[in-house]
Amino acid sequence: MSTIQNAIDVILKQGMLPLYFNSDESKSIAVLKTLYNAGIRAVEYTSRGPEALSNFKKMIEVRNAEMPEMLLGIGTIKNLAQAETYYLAGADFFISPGFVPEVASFLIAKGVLYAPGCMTPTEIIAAENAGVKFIKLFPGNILGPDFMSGIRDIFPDLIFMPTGGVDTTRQSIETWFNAGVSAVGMGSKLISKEVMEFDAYETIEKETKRVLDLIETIRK
Ligand SMILES: O=C[C@H](O)COP(=O)(O)O
Repeated sequence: MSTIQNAIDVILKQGMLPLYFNSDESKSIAVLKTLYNAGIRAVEYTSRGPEALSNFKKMIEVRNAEMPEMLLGIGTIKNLAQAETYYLAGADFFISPGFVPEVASFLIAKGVLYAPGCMTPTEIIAAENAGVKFIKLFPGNILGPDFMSGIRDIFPDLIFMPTGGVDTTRQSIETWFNAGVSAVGMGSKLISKEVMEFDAYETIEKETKRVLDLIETIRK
């Protein structure tokens, strides 16, 4: 399990957070290994199906055995029971589509990173007052970079990461970073259902490397 600061450092160093779910355990593990080979050291697996918990536990085992420095977080956490379950399963960080105060209290007390999804200044203020440091702007494509630049000065102490509909193009990523985000969350545009369906892992690896290089160039 990672400390809050370590999880923030690893996510910000890579400048992006890949996220995915697959009901199939072996595909879930194959994507994890592919991302690791591409240079990724923090991944969000999303809790979006009945198989999520058993897949996640197996992924933690594989991570411990083969890629110990990889942080494995859990996303789509919507209630305290889920947070407690994945805390026991060893998740390194937690992400929600919305702000869930009891999840924030539980995880902050445990010293684990919680990044709630927020869509309005009111939600961001509530999260900040609860002790949250890292905000997932969600859905990123609905809010857009202009929302980020509009609120950036109001929240100097918070870290922002848009997620949801975030494109992998240079123009999109550059616009987000220029607006003040510290990382971008990337799901289906990076790891599509089709690519997983056909086990096209080399496509994920190539795309992930391209995006990591792009972010490095943009931030120079
Ligand atoms: O919470 C995460 C988002 O649902 C991921 O969205 P995306 O697949 O459009 O990147």
